[in-house]
Amino acid sequence: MAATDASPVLLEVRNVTRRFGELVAVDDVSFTVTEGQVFGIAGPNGSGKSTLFNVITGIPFPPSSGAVLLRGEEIQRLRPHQISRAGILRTFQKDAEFYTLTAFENVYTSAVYCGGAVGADARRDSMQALEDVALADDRRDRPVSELSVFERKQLMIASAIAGRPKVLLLDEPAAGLTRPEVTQLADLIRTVHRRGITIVLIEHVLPLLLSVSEHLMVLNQGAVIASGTPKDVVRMPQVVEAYLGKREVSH
Ligand SMILES: Nc1ncnc2c1ncn2[C@@H]1O[C@H](COP(=O)(O)OP(=O)(O)OP(=O)(O)O)[C@@H](O)[C@H]1O
Repeated sequence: MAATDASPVLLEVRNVTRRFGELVAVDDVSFTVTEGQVFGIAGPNGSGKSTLFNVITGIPFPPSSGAVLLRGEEIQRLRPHQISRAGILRTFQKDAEFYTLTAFENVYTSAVYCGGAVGADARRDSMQALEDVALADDRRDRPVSELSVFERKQLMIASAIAGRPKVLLLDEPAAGLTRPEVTQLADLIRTVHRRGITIVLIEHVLPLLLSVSEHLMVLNQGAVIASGTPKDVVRMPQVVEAYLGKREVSH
């Protein structure tokens, strides 16, 4: 399900600012994500990308000012669990799984606590999510501590899907992966997208970001410096200078 110009707005970030003392980590950022879109976010280290996810999800803090709307309803005053139940789920740069639980138990926990499913429904959602990410059958009952780096990425995404998101925020999912694994991850993201889940993707691995995103926004020092189709955005002089270190991108 690809987004079209006529697709309704699912997520809106309106004039959002987040301060830490004197530092303005997110500076008056506004954008909209339409239903079915894969919306990419790029920017140099420290440009405010993860902080933006933090304030959208309320984990661990809300914006200092501005509004976040899901299907037109303001959510920035809701508690984090209410935001996830409303349909916004995220992944983290660092592993956030329960290490001593098995892969299945992790996904099941998400199906129950984020997706609101119970009993057989939670089990079915968990099995389906593990199928979607193609985690091998014989790995599903292994503790997370025994899984490879890529299997943990599969698990991270399976846990997110089992939480029944309307929009999934992926924070640098390619970190730590080899090139072939990045290609596998791109396929995985496309699979999630085909299931009707809108995706917002923060990523430093540009080939991945450019290959899956329909729209690309670039942050620098907390502010939006460019937004448009990935093809146009990577050629904008301010992006080349701020994000790519003054060199042309070839892709
Ligand atoms: N909890 C916090 N307290 C104080 N400063 C913070 C906090 N979280 C983030 N910052 C600061 O806000 C700025 C933006 O950080 P953020 O992690 O959002 O950047 P980023 O674009 O995600 O970086 P990276 O690509 O390295 O992950 C940085 O200067 C960071 O040090």
